Amino acid sequence: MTAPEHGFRRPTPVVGDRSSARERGADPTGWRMSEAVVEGLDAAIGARRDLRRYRPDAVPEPYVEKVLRAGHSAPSVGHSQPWRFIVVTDPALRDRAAHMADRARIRQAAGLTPDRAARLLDLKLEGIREAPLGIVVACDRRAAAGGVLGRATFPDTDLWSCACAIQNMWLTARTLGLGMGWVTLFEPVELAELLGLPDGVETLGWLCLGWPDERPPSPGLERAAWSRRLPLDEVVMRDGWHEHAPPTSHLRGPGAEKLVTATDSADDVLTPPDALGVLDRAVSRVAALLDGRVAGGSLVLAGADHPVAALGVSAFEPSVTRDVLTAAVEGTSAGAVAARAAGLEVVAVDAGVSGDPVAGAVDARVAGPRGDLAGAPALSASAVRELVNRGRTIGASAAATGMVALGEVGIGNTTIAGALTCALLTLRPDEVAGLGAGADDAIVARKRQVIADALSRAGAVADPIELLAELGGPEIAVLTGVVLGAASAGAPVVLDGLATSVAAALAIRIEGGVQAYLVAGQRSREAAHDAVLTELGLEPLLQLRLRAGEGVGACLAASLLAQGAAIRAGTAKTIAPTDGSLGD
Ligand SMILES: Cc1cc2ncn([C@H]3O[C@H](COP(=O)(O)O)[C@@H](O)[C@H]3O)c2cc1C
Ligand SMILES: O=C(O)c1cccnc1
Repeated sequence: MTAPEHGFRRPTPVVGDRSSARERGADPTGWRMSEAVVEGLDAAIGARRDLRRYRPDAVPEPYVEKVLRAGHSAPSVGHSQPWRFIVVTDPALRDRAAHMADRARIRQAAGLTPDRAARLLDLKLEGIREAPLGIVVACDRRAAAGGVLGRATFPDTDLWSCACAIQNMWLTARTLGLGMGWVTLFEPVELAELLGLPDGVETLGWLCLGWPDERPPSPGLERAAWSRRLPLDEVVMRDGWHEHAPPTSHLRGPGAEKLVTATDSADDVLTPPDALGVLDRAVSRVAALLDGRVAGGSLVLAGADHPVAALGVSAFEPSVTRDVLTAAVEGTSAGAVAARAAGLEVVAVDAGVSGDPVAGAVDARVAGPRGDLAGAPALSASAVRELVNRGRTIGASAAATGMVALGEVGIGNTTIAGALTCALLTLRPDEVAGLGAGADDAIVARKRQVIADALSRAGAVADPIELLAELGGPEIAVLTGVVLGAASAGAPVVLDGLATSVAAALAIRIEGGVQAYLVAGQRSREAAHDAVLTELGLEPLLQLRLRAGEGVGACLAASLLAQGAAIRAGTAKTIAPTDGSLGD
């Protein structure tokens, strides 16, 4: 039985939550704060930085109190408020703490590889002496865990509560224009002793607080190429832990129907089955993607210079790079001539040639630091992402013309492609250091050494973008994007020599489905090329011991593909016997 409505007013409590179910149901989003608050919080979170450099000026007490109050407003397990904040201003104490941090830093460096150690020691890690104030956050753990709501099951929740307090203080400091830095470069026992903490009280480290003497737009460790912010989707998993799930590829090869139509087209002509051998398979692949129209397309020729060339790894002057790309624009580079002969358009791309942009080339240049691999990363990760994105756009528009043949030019780039090959396939430098455009023994030995140095500096890197940043070259990054963009737009990609094949291998690491779009134009004379083609699972159409680069081999192969398709299309058709003479 439902009670009759009498029109009574809902008793509204004078304490606590005054909202009614009716109000909440009518506007479930009604608890939202103003736009300014939402944006302000977002801005503070995004702009919070771990500060290492401070002005010596004092911080007024009301500011300090505001920061401490923010810490004290943090959530805590069972509302236990286990944090204690020890404000240190005494210069002598700060000196002793700084000495401890210096020792911890040296000890930590001793456990690293020499290069990583040098990079650690290069970093300024704390500002204990300079910042006028230290706040040591301690957690009073003496209450029995069982007595605190929520701690019996997760005994460390008291420490986590203190970490929440630290984050609150950090954000508040940032909004006030104060800098904060969380220093944990201490032996915890030493820090506890310094401040006379009783047994059962643990510290979470030392927070420097003061007016900043730096205003970093991004994390210092990211700028120092020590680490980077992971993409969100690498840290978010849905419906379970999926660490080993292969990266999902959104690309699919051509559908089964198209594949079968393409192979069928070779079946009813007056030739023995698979008459054209390796070429037949490649023609079928390309025909399936292009609905049988195998002719025409574009050569995308990407060029860049490389600081590694200064280490004596090439037999040629870096100025060749600009000359070849300029000739390509004019239609007179070997690759451009080969493209014309194959009926391909030429898209010359300046991915990073030294000096002014190459006139007439697509400008894909990205500013930023460049290194010689052995001593410093080739590029920053953000530059690589941008180059890959530009390549995607170029690849997608080239796809509209038909086949996409790849070419590269960049004095020194066989060393780069070799280093990437080593990292991708776990090979030794002596297995990949080849003759390039015409090296002698001494040059090959230097290539080997540079690759070895580069690999030990970079350490183990699996992420393809990181790999390109450590060891890559801008033209290889652009070509990686071209492969992704062309394949996403449904076009076959015809590879040339080592560098273009390495770009394809990197593209596969990003999108596994790309493989179905690749054709290996040739196997070049470069030592590592064979291993890369094996990794790609591709048989080359040509083996001419080419050392041209520039897309010459890809264009020759594109001609061959067009001829293969023409042979298929023009050869007399046969009809299946209808008299049953086929079988017994
Ligand atoms: C005149 C000339 C034109 C080229 N076109 C392409 N490459 C080829 O050689 C270079 C890589 O070899 P390494 O690592 O030994 O420097 C790249 O530019 C590649 O495309 C050329 C090389 C030369 C000399
Ligand atoms: O394998 C290649 O692509 C190659 C070889 C020599 C010189 N340039 C490129």
